[in-house]
Amino acid sequence: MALRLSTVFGKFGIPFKRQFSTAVGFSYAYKPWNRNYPTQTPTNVRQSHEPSKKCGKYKIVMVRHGESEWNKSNQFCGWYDSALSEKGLAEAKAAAKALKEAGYKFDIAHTSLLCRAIITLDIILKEIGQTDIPICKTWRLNERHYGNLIGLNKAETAAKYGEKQVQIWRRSFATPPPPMEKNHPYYDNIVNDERYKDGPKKEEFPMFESLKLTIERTLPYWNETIVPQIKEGKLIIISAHGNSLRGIVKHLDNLSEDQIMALNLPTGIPFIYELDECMRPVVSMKFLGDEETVRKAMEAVAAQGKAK
Ligand SMILES: O=C(O)[C@@H](COP(=O)(O)O)OP(=O)(O)O
Repeated sequence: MALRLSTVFGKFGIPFKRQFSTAVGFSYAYKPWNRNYPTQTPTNVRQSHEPSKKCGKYKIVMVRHGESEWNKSNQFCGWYDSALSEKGLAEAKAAAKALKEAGYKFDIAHTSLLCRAIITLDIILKEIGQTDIPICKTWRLNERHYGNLIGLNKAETAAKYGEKQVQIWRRSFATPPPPMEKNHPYYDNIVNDERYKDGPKKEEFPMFESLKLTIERTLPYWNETIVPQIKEGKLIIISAHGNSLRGIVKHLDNLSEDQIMALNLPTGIPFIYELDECMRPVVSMKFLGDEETVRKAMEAVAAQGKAK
């Protein structure tokens, strides 16, 4: 059963107000903010984003990779190249099954330079029998760079620095994690990795990223590469990461900095956007998964930052 963003957020105590309906779905505006985070009422919701009366002209599918080994061990991962866990491999297969059953036939795939996203995509394309489509890989879809937090256990970090601080590091819009220092155990592993020889440029290679900074390097790729392909009528799948996809979702749904904080994307469950000709969502974040599974998976991601 498909699950919409409104339903998902509603389950987390972030109520939506239905604004209009179309033949294919609904568009929602968020009501004042969630109980977990002490923030002000957002003011910019959809003001520049009048709901389209048209049906979705275009579709795009996105998926956060299946569970990685470091998701499993609850470590901040960022640009570290963690492999998929057994569960992650199974999640990728389940994602493929759902896409196959829904009859998706993709023209182009986009993914990051990190194996957990690439392998998830490979499994999906293999299982749905579409390995012959072009696959574009870019660092711009990489996970946010978690700086010096990379490798730390999220629950232990919460016990040491407090859950509030970890929540700020994980979900605030503009506060970055501490920068990765040269003596960080994975500094060389990441900075001197051959896969980055064609970019980012030395001067733009991040040592940390907030969600804001992540969006600043992801959106140019969305606008300059993906949007033109969508407008050519290509059906695209993006396999990427919790935070690079949160950035795209924030952009598409015109979410405020406060609103995006509450979104925790589950691993391995594809979601669909239907867009009008101006790239405005007519249907937002429709998960190909049953509601209970999606809800629990989102809660589990949110809980990763709790001290044990
Ligand atoms: O870097 C990481 O640890 C996770 C996201 O972590 P949170 O922001 O949810 O803590 O990235 P992903 O598994 O999507 O590549």
